[in-house]
Amino acid sequence: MTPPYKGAFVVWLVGLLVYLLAVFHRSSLAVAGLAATERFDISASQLATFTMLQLLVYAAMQIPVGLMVDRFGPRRVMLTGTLLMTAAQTGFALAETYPEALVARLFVGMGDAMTFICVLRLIATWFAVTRIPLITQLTGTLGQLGGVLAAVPMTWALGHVGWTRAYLSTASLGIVLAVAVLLLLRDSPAERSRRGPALSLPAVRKSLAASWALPGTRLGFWIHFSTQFSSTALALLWGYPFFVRGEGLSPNAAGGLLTCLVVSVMLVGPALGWLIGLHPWHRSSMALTIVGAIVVAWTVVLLWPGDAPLPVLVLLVFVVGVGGPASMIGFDVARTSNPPHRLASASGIINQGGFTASLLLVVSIGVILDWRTPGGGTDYTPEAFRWAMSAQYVLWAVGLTQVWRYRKRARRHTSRDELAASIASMG
Ligand SMILES: N[C@@H](Cc1c[nH]cn1)C(=O)NCC(=O)O
Repeated sequence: MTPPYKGAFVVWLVGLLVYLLAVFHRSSLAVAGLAATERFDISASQLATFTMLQLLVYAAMQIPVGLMVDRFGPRRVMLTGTLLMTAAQTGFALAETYPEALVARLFVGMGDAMTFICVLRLIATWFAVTRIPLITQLTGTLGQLGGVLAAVPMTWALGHVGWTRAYLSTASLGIVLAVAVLLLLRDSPAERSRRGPALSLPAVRKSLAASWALPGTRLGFWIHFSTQFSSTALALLWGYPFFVRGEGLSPNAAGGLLTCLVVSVMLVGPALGWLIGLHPWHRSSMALTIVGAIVVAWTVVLLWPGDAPLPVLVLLVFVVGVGGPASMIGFDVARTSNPPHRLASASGIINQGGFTASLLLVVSIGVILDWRTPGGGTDYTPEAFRWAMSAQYVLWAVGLTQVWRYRKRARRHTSRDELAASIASMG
């Protein structure tokens, strides 16, 4: 039998829905900020701590989760993640105090961290090698719809049924999906649940070191690091305040721009997935070009005298949005560089890149805004935002230098013909 195997679509659909739910939970606080400050009687920086904690837990969990997937199989790990998110979101719905809500959010981040790597592992097992880049991109792209669903229905639910019922009803979706994972998901056509070799600490260290030693893994890490932090920081926390306070837009226009960010992902994701599958040798060139375009777009906005015009800001979010799909190139480079039994842990290493960079940026923007705002309040000025958003240049400088270095090493390690032959042999 050759891939795609019978049932591949059902397996992918269940995995995709669980990922969509994870993105939904991850983003569900973005529109509940005001309600959260009232419910828990907290300040803006305490509110930002929710996002920081979530990103921190997510990034820290990536390698352990990758190892767990290689050891226990994606089905078990995804089921654990779904149940964890459901329990944590229930806790968040019922939380009455700030510390209780923080603990609940921590476990939401933990459950969230367990989904994406599992879906990648399932795609790599169930689909033909030539289709993997496209299906992976479709997963990343469609998963972002979770963010859109979190915005509109959650705003309505918070206003009409209140905090507890709104969050409880989103938590209940997890129970339905946990049953779907249990009944419909298989790790491979031959096994419902597979187990990899037992992992001792020295074996874990050896396996991670072997993966990290490959220039392809490092190239993937730095591609993921460089491409996605700008869109993640805008989408999860700073986009709305930047457009309203930094660029003088109305709240509605700022909300519209954040929607354009997702539209950009939807438009570009599938096309990029197709291109990656067609030209694997040029994956790092695509990533470098996209990051270059993001740097140029930000530079135009930050140097614009006064508020940038709306069309320029629309262009900015479209270009920045492409960074999300471009980050998936990192996973693809790791996939074609690592043996199948180390695929999930390699994906965990890659996924740490973008989320660590996003965390650094979210924190840096907050710190710089506080530093540049007279009187220490939250009345941030456009000037303060210009300083804060410029923190991205440090991350781009580090990321692009590393991508350039490891691209040269990866190309020395594996020639164009060897890459083509290895991809053909995977099929
Ligand atoms: N960059 C994202 C996925 C993505 C694809 N298109 C837009 N965003 C990523 O790394 N995903 C991991 C996750 O858990 O969301």
